[in-house]
Amino acid sequence: MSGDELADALALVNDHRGDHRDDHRTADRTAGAAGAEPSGPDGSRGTAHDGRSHSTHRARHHDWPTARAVAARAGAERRPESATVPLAEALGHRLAAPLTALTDLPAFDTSAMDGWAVSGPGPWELDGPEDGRHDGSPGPSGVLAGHDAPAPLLDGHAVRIATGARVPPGTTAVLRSEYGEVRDRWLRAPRAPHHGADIRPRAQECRRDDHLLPAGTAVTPAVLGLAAAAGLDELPVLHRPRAEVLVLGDELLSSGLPEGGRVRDALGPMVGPWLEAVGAEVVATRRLGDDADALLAALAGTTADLVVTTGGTAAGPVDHVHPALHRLGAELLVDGVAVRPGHPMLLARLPGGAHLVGLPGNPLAAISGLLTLAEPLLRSSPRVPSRTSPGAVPRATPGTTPPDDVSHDLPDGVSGGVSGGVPRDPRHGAPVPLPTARLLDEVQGHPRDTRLVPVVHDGRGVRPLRFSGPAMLRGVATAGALAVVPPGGGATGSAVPLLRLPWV
Ligand SMILES: Nc1nc2c(c(=O)[nH]1)N[C@H]1C(S)=C(S)[C@@H](COP(=O)(O)OP(=O)(O)OC[C@H]3O[C@@H](n4cnc5c(N)ncnc54)[C@H](O)[C@@H]3O)O[C@H]1N2
Ligand code: MOO
Repeated sequence: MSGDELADALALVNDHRGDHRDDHRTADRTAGAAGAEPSGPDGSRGTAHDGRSHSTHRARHHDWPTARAVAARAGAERRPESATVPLAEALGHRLAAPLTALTDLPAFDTSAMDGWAVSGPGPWELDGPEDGRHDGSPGPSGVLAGHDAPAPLLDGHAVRIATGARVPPGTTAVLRSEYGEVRDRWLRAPRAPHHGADIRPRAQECRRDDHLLPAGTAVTPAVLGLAAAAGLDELPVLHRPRAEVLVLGDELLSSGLPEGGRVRDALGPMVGPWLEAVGAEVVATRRLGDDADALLAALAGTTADLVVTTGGTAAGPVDHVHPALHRLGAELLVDGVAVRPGHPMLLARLPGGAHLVGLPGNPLAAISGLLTLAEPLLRSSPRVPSRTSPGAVPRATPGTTPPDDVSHDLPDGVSGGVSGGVPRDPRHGAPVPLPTARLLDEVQGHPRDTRLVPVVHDGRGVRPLRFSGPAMLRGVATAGALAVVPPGGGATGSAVPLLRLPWV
């Protein structure tokens, strides 16, 4: 073990000594088994995980795959609203209807090159000025892009034309400027262009009313461009789930250096952008301190589809999330997950229908909660509206596949699976297989819980990173993925599933 690794290991051991107030803690914890406090023998606690009696809660402690599936199913229940918005506001949303061309593309026969529109075999007598420039004269002149209804071209004639200009009626081909020569108002070419050369015929790309993209397609900059080219000024889109982030903890500072026992808020700057990266529209990130009433009021009054809290999920005196959910009569769908770090994470349905993901306060534990609960919830949101609302439109054509369901290139040493490894089937919420990779170093496991371990791609596999304790972000900040290490651990060379980070 290198000096750095030893330091790392000590940090992890100390971390767990400092953080965990768990009576069952075992003495044999090592760096590899970091975060390894046992839960019940079957990974289930049966009651609210903190031992408080919340008899009206349906406490649900799940293993890691089940927790993801529950989150995905919850997301699939969402009934997204659609609205018709100007193109400039559509970026990042999903199409609520197929993108339908309002025009032929091109809308008219178009020159693909700068040169001359010619009619018949050459040589051709030139109409308009010899250099093709507009001289303001009333007679025939060159044809520029943007000109309407150019004069017809007679057989044996030619006229200067610019790329993108409408070809005059009677044109049989466009001769590129580098292929012809004009002398004494006659255009000659060593080789006559074939019929139709360098003319983009009307409707070459699409006809009016053609479906160019299916409903559910993510609106990217290229989609905006296509929509504009096809004549649209607005697009029907599904609203992304609206998310609100509530950062809990009186000990947090929003600027400057840690002092007086207080620490910098590492989650406020991180959670909102992370949610955006997996499909949410973050409407606010608010700091609430450790104020139980403020939390209750925020949850009761939220207009978001998803509330994400950070901290306050455990059993400490100021851990207010469970009591607030209890007082509101929220339904706990996931109440603790057999995963390290992050086991106190939770998922609830608020009485108004919004979901709440409670992320543990330790920063890497919060990332574990984002990947385990928030991402499956958001990614499984339906791609098409289930009911028609004003401005909304028909369902996706059956059998069409949103483009981002396509596997993309995987790094060396990573095989199989689907991009991001998140649930893709909104009807069933079933998680799709994750890509896998071989561990280049052994990872010690928890006896019963799954471990999520930041890794970096390294040649033929993935290498676990140092500085990956529950309170640390130094490792994950350089990671390409989190390896899913099953209970019992992963030997060198064994294949483990990967949770890819949304921006990798
Ligand atoms: N009796 C038990 N105590 C704890 C358990 C347990 O099972 N039984 N689990 C431990 C584990 S594991 C975690 S993770 C934490 C989760 O605690 P909370 O979600 O209640 O989070 P806090 O207590 O508010 O904070 C924990 C830790 O994280 C720091 N923190 C919180 N928010 C932020 C932030 N925005 N930026 C940076 N750091 C943050 C906070 O200062 C604490 O150090 O509970 C253990 N306890
Ligand atoms: O081990 Mo806790 O779950 O730090 O995250």
